[in-house]
Formats: sequence, structure tokens, C-alpha cells
Amino acid sequence: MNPKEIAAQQAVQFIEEGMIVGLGTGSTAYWAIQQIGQRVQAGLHIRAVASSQSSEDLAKQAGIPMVEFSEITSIDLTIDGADEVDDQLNLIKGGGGALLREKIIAFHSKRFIVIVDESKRVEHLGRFSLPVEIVPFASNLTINRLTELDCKPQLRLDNGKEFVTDNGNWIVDCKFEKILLPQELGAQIHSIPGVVEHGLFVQMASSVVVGYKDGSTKILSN
Ligand SMILES: O=C[C@H](O)[C@H](O)[C@H](O)COP(=O)(O)O
Repeated sequence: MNPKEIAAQQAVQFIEEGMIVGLGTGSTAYWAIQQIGQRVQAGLHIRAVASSQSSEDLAKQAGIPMVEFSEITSIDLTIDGADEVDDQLNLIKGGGGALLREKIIAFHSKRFIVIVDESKRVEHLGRFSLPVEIVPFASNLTINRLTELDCKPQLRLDNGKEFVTDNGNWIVDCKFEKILLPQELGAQIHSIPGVVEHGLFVQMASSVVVGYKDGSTKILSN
């Protein structure tokens, strides 16, 4: 079985009747959405919000009832993937460009469960380039300032054109050597006008479910 699918299967067990559920984005969150859909078909009553247009489309196809953000005040449980997870359960997210909506949903969730396969575990964040969402206006100036933080920034392209997020913004992928102080780095990135959000999720995960190739899972909690 696919380790992403196994991790998703484990995480979905935490969903209870009546919950408002946040749906993540990406190839691991995909499995969670499919399995939530199966539980709904089997009689579970929940309502969901999605962190991207693509996940909303998947959820609707899977028969998951969606709710408007204007109708809720908080989210009971969110399940989402990640690009990297360190030993303190800090994350890099945004490989699929959904980091802003994902962070909003995670912030308002009572529980935020991250699902990954074993390849995403790292000692220190930074092997994966850190995605930063920026507004297109004066983007070269914003990108120059990111360079000053000792990273190599690269504007994300899609078929030769700027990759555009669900929010109409662009993504810069910033390659750092090693991110030893994610909280501090996040604050520095946020201080640059033009930056909308970055993909460092510091101390946000309630737990991380890791799926292994041998079919086992491990739950990491702080
Ligand atoms: O923007 C995308 C998200 O942060 C994803 O959750 C992250 O990139 C992990 O994606 P995947 O599960 O496809 O590796």
C-alpha cells in the first residue's frame, strides 16, 4: 500500500460525527479526501472547508458536503500534507502553491493533523525550497529583499509563465542552506512588504502521522 494512503487512512479515523473538517491540498491530502468521502458514503455526517480550488473539486466529486466560511467560526480538525517535517513538528508547506489558504485553515483548527510519507522527515528544515507567496506588483524588489536573507529565490513558473495561486499571487521558492530558527526566519520574511505568506508552519501541527513503505504508521505529537 502507498505510504501516503496509509497515513491518510490513519488520520481520517480521528474524524467524528458532526465535525467541521478542513481539507488540505496535494497528493497526500488527496488520499484523505477520498477516504473521508468513503466514510461520508457510509453514513458519517460532517461538513468540510477546502484549502484550494482543486481540493474543493475533489471533495465535491467524493460527495463530501461543503460549508461556506461565512457559516463557521472554527474548524474542528484539519488533515493536510507537508513538504518537510522536522523533529519539533515544524513544517515546510506550499509545494503545491496552496500555503496561504492552508495556513488560514490550520490556524483556525482545533486540531491540525499532518500526514506524510517517511521521505518528508528531516532533522532541520531547508532541504526543500521554502515557498513564499508574493503579490505580483514590484515583484523584483520583493525578490531582491528575499535574497538578502541568504537564500536563492526562484520565481515559480508553470509552462514558462508565472505560476498563479488561487489568490492571484505568485510563488517564490527560496533555497536556504539549513533553517535552524524557523520562527525568526518567518518573522523576517513577513517584514518584507509584498510578501503575503510563507510556507513555514511553526508549532502549528497537533500531530504528524508518518506512513512507511512496510505498511506501518507512526504518530508524532509534541
Ligand atoms: O501547497 C501544497 C501543500 O502545502 C501540500 O500539502 C504539500 O506541498 C505536500 O504535498 P504532497 O502531499 O503532494 O507532497
